[in-house]
Amino acid sequence: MMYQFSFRYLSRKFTNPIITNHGVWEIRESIIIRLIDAENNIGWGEIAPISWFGSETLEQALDFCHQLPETISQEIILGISDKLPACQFAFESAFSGNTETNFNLTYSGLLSAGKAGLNQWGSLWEQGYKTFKWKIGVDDINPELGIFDLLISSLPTSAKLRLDANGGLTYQEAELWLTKCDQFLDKIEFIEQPLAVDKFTQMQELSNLYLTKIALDESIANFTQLEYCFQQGWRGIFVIKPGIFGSPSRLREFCQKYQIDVVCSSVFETEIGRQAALQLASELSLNHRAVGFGVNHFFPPQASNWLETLWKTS
Ligand SMILES: O=C(O)CCC(=O)C1=CC=C[C@@H](O)[C@@H]1C(=O)O
Ligand SMILES: [Mg+2]
Repeated sequence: MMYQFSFRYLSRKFTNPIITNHGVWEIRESIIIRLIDAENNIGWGEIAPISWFGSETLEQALDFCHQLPETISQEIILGISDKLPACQFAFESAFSGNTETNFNLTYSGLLSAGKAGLNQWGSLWEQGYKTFKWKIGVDDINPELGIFDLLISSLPTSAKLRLDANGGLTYQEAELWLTKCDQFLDKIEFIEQPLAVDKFTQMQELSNLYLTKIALDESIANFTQLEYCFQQGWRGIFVIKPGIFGSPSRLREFCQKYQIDVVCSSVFETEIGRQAALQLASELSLNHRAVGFGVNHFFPPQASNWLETLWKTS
């Protein structure tokens, strides 16, 4: 099978910067790819790297696209290096042929870090969100614990709250957060990546010392890391970002074989990457956990003909 290949660079400014322990993220850059098969069917894919999570950089993805010929084979697509997981995802999902739009999923709403999150959950609740994620490890722990007390006491009884530290806590801080969360097990779903990627053993230790569940995210950003953590015995929650993870078919096969507890998470992609990721999420979310794809207006509204306009640019 041969495909006509073309691609475009896309840059979008967040409405509000995404602030995490990794820093302040203001611009979402990605690459939209178009594949046209011999019957003139068009497949769209999105390469949306997050290099600080361990995926390729945008520059590496652009270099890869630039060196491809205008006509590429299925073999080229299936042979994309594991060092280019966001490219693997985009090219393989471009022709997954999914047209589904109404996935049987529930969604988690991402709250801004700090006290801003206190004023955001209400409107999301009215939109039907029951699960929220709030970033910690951004400010000092004492102010954040104080805001947490206000947030957890204001959330309705049936609400679920996830805390995401992006690896920014010390072991002692993680113990303080887990001790706090163990007092609210009815509302706290999990703490995501409390420690840095190189602290896997300590996170395993914490998962045995506290009742609050721990989820890995940065630790399992791609297939190689997922296999390692699973082989090392991780049986907690796995936050998977399909957009930077790598081959969707390899991920699907692994999850079906080992029945791991998966939460799928956005990489702040456009509708192209989102569609492909949600298709995969609908097949993977065995525990039916809310997916981290709440449409919380991270970007200004896109024009309905944005893709057509993008392709008119050179
Ligand atoms: O998972 C979600 O609920 C939304 C996506 C999300 O939180 C993230 C996406 C990409 C990078 C990070 O800022 C953050 C995360 O760490 O999970
Ligand atoms: Mg995370």
